Amino acid sequence: MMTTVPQGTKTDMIAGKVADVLLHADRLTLRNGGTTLLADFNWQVRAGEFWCVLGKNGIGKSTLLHAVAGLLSPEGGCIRSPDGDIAVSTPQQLARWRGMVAQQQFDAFSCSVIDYVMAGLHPYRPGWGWPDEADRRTTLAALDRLGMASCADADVTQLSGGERQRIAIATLMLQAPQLYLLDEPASHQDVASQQMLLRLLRGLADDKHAVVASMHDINLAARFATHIILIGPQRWWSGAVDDVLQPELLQAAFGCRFNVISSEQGKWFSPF
Ligand SMILES: Nc1ncnc2c1ncn2[C@@H]1O[C@H](COP(=O)(O)OP(=O)(O)OP(=O)(O)O)[C@@H](O)[C@H]1O
Repeated sequence: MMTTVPQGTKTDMIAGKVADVLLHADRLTLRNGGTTLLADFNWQVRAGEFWCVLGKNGIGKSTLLHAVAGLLSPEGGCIRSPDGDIAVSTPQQLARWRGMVAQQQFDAFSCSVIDYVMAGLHPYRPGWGWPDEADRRTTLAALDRLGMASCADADVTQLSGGERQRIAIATLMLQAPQLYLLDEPASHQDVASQQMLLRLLRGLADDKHAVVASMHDINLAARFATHIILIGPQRWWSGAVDDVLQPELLQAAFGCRFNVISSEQGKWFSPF
């Protein structure tokens, strides 16, 4: 394992000395399908950081996101939010701390886009009640940021895969957690929408939130992320983008070689 970012300690987090640490994984061990995917993994995510999780298919990117979201119990170690160990956090504490967009979206029932997205406000409602005009305006503004305002009255079951992915992200924006978790958020997006989406996620991080997104596009990660976790077979690397996105580390993780091309937009990684 190589860790290139100076990491705070458990005591720092508990004592609140590292006030901007939004996520602390302490000796995290994750297993799925009988395989150990990460072992004794230490990691801190601070406000202002945009982490991209890279690695080949089946290496454990989604498993890591699910564990951080509290949807999968670690085999060992623990995950802490600013409220403490997430294993003993209340559902409302979790909902205000983190929100997640999964890799696949399933719609069991038909529903208008605006009603679907408004569900993101649920963690802030005092009780049951109908949404008011202000809720509707907030929801339309979130849809607008994702280029989806014109679909507000459409039925979610009739959206395309990319549109469906964007309204899931609009819902997450209304939830407005401290920590945004996204499993392959750009996977169904066209090239222009990928740029829009990654710019929006980077903006959330710049606005003192933290973002963790699994990705397959190394070049999008290189351009928009601040930090990378690169998971390879039996090892991983984490740290600032330029420290981790090295051809030899990418080769160790993916098993193919990479040329690095410098351009005005930064480095371009070309596999061969
Ligand atoms: N529900 C499950 N039951 C058993 N094994 C699972 C389950 N979900 C995932 N796995 C296994 O855990 C491993 C990690 O899967 P994970 O989905 O985290 O990979 P990933 O890196 O996100 O892959 P991809 O890039 O293909 O989405 C894989 O070997 C997978 O087969």
